[in-house]
Amino acid sequence: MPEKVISEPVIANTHVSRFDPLTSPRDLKAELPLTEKAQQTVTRARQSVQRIVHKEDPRLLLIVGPCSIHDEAQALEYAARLAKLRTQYADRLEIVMRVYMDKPRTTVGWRGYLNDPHMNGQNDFNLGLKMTRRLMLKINELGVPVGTELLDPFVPQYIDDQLSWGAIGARTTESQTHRAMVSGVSAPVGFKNGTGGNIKLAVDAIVSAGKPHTFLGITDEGQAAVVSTRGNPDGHVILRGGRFGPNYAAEHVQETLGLMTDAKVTAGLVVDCSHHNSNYQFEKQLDAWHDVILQRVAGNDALIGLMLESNLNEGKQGIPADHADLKYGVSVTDACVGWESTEELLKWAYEQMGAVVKSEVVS
Ligand SMILES: O=C[C@H](O)[C@H](O)COP(=O)(O)O
Ligand SMILES: C=C(OP(=O)(O)O)C(=O)O
Repeated sequence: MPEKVISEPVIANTHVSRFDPLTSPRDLKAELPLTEKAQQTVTRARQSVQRIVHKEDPRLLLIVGPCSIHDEAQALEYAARLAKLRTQYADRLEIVMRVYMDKPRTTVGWRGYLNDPHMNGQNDFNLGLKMTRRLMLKINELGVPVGTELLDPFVPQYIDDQLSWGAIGARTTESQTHRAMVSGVSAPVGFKNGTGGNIKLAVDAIVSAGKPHTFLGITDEGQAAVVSTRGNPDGHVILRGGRFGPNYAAEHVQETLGLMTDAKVTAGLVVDCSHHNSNYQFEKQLDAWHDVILQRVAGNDALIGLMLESNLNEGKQGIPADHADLKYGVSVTDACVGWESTEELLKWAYEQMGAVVKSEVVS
């Protein structure tokens, strides 16, 4: 007796409320094509970041910008201010703007401009992808390279050509999907240690993402596909602290270098001054910033870069029901240092790096 086929699949998708069509990467890129200026920014910055990651360029990589972007005009104002400092300090600092659009959450909360551009729970992903690509393009056209967290595995196909640097967050560093995804990303990518503080997870991730992988993804035409990659040789660790507290002190850096040596990872490492490294108090980012740069100046050339959560104005705010009540240039996710502090921190980093860059160039 043949099995009776059930035509109505009543036991599948029981928790799915709807499917909406997704714009293809090709259509979005046709609408917002890469311009010559943006391509130049990305090509040059990627090469610089790669060289810094592998300690072939003594300059310090600084990824600075808001915890999350929620307003295009404000992000562009920030980028325009940063553009001036980037040029001014270019001989000692490689400044990349933190342009974070896709936010992981501990439980629930606003998921970022890419996921929910209207900040009203409508989750208009197609619009979010478009606004994300448009903003990244404009920032690159200002001559400011873009760095972002890669969270949703389809997203790189839409913005890979805009990225000079990428990060995998503390909540996804151990994820097979994210490691495989990074193996195909065109830019150098940093892996955060886990939220619990486990650094080995990030080292394992670098080894994994450095190898070829085959995973399920999306083509430029927007078709689901089996994607095969060559491996990303530019993975590096990002120390962001853990539930026990900060992990940027010299002994944590040494512990990390030991784990990297065991795994034959020779890339340098980045310290995120925020998150558990500041115990989520934005002013404490300054302590991490100063400490790590002084470690570098004292001779630890494995410390190749820092991340800073910074915005036009300091602090953070909740998302009000009426968006007209939002304070200008203030983070709607983690608290950030304001522009004045950012300027001072970059100037200080530039001054300190004078000795390092000069002596490394001479030697
Ligand atoms: O960087 C941002 C946050 O730390 C991260 O998205 C988690 O946020 P949450 O703990 O507020 O959800
Ligand atoms: C979410 C972030 O950091 P982490 O993954 O370290 O919590 C972030 O940098 O926005």
